[in-house]
Amino acid sequence: MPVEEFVAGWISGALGLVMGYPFDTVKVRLQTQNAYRGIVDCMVKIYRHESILGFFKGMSFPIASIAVVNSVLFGVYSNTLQVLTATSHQDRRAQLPSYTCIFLAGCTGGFVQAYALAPFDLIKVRLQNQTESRVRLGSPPPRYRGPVHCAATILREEGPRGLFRGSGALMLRDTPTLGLYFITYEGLCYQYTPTGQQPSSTTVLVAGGFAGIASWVTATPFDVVKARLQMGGVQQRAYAGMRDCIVTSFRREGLAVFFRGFTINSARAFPVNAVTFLSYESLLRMWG
Ligand SMILES: C[N+](C)(C)CCCC[C@H](N)C(=O)O
Repeated sequence: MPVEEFVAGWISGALGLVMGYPFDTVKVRLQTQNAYRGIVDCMVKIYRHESILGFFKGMSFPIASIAVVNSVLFGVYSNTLQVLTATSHQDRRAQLPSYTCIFLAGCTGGFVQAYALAPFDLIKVRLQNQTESRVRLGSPPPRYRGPVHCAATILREEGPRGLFRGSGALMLRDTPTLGLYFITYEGLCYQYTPTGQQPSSTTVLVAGGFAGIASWVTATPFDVVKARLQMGGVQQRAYAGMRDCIVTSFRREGLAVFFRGFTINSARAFPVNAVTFLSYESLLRMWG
């Protein structure tokens, strides 16, 4: 089993994560709170009340957990493809496997990573949603003091299953959209690379960026549902389940609610995934 794929997945994921984190915080706030008029308003308010640090709330944990999550995604994807097509990463450059195989391998990677990601993502969303200022003295202390305290509190108040709140929606968000992610990436690389050659850095950057956009654009409706279910444990109005969340959100806020965070998700997706794929490919090439 090629271990390099897991390691390259980890490092490239971490680089992409830092790059896109401020966008991510703004997105989570827009999806789950009604206090902001739009992207710019949200950014200005975060900056004024919480300083630049406000954009990086809850980041230490995702950085540590991306080790597991992105390496699971890339590792499972690549190894599944190897099982399906009996080709290695290098062979696949010469002869593109069928889109069905790429899609299936991407979906498998997405499915497995969704469950690895679920508890980390929940904690991230809870911390990002704390609007208390860290710099102003005398402001009320936030409910969660940090990721470990947050995990312990959730365990105590909501039980072990509480840590997997929203994981069904997360799985529905990630399984098909990561299939699409790898199809877009491999397809674009293949299209713009002369046969037998390795794709250039520019091709990898652009293909990775568009893969990110394609997958986030399609993932946004379930991303909203997932974030709302995850916040259910702290807000008084918890949803009875996924259906209830979809129906209630739709009745109260209309169809547009499922596209909250759409613009910011797409804007974040390009740089994050361009950097992720470029570092992934460079590492694999370096290790030959
Ligand atoms: C499937 N979905 C679009 C939800 C996630 C795609 C993950 C790719 C990358 N880690 C990123 O954060 O952009």
